[in-house]
Amino acid sequence: MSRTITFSRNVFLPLTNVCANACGYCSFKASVADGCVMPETEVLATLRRGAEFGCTEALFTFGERPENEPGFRRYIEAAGYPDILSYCEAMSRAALELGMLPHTNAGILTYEELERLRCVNASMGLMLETTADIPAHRHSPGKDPAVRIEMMADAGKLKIPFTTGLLLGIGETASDREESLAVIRDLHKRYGHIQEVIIQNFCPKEGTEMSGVPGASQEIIADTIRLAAEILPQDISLQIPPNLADAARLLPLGVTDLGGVSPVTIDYINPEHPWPALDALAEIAAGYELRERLCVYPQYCNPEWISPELLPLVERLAKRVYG
Ligand SMILES: O=c1nc2n(C[C@H](O)[C@H](O)[C@H](O)CO)c3cc(O)ccc3cc-2c(=O)[nH]1
Ligand SMILES: C[C@H]1O[C@@H](n2cnc3c(N)ncnc32)[C@H](O)[C@@H]1O
Ligand code: MET
Ligand code: SF4
Repeated sequence: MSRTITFSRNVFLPLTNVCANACGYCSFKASVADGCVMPETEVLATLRRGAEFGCTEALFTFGERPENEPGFRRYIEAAGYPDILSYCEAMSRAALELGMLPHTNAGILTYEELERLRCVNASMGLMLETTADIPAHRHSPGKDPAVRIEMMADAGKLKIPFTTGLLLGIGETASDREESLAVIRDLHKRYGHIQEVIIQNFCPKEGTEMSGVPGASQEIIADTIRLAAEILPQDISLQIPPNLADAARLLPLGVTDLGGVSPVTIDYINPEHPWPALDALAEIAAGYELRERLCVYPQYCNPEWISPELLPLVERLAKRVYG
């Protein structure tokens, strides 16, 4: 029997580009200015299109702690919300009404903020990036590994199905990558909430501090996948983004998932890398059984992990998608 490779059909909703961090590799972050909050009409139109295209996941990924940036408040209030978290909550409910499951990666959130979003999200995420102290993070207090590890522990205490991962080629060493994977393994041993680990390769962006740094090499990506397959327990899915890495060559090394792929929206973090169309995805996974999944893995589709407000929809979709 051939091995199964999964993917999630999603729509990507970058609610704001404004961010209190300034990572040396990021071209997503933008200043406070007109257009810095995605209008509700656009969010709703995108959600509706997602539903039409059979998407099951609404991916809310945006800048961390935008309220810390001077002037941002005015824009979020003009949009009709006191803060970005309330906006995300409301748009999550809109996604649920259309039959899609929200997954939010908003950067660092407090325990209370996680608890609030848990009520309306099927899963959440935060990339560990790396446990190393690197120059690319010197203007990003939220990328302090201790802060990120603490938030992941909070998500574990709250029983939130969780996605994390490593960003490769941002100034870390091979032993840093090994340490980062061990940290994720230990969090999962303690709380059992890590459903998937993304091995994401840095892609240089024009106009950023790291524009001249070459992207993570195929060799480093391959070595890290082998290492992850060795260090992480079998019940954690290993994800690579098919628009950034040579997925076909990496699948045999232990990759089990191709992440969120959208028939409707672009990858706002890596806009120069279009998603493969769904038939191209099948080609990448030739020789494997390619299957759709939800943003919450089967072992978490139960009341222990899912809040009552979402449970009926999660159960209905799980029956359809997981059988
Ligand atoms: O389209 C993207 N999806 C990203 N995703 C979403 C991911 O592809 C899927 O949405 C998850 O597998 C959940 O189904 C992330 C999710 C996280 O929780 C943390 C980081 C990422 C990073 C990306 C990304 O760069 N691009
Ligand atoms: C959502 C995730 O996107 C990743 N991210 C941010 N910038 C880049 C880049 N230039 N190349 C690849 N991934 C990036 C980070 O890992 C972040 O956590
Ligand atoms: N800003 C958050 C982080 O880096 C969300 C993803 S990047 C847009 O963790
Ligand atoms: S990667 Fe995320 S935290 Fe870093 S600057 Fe970009 S949006 Fe902000």
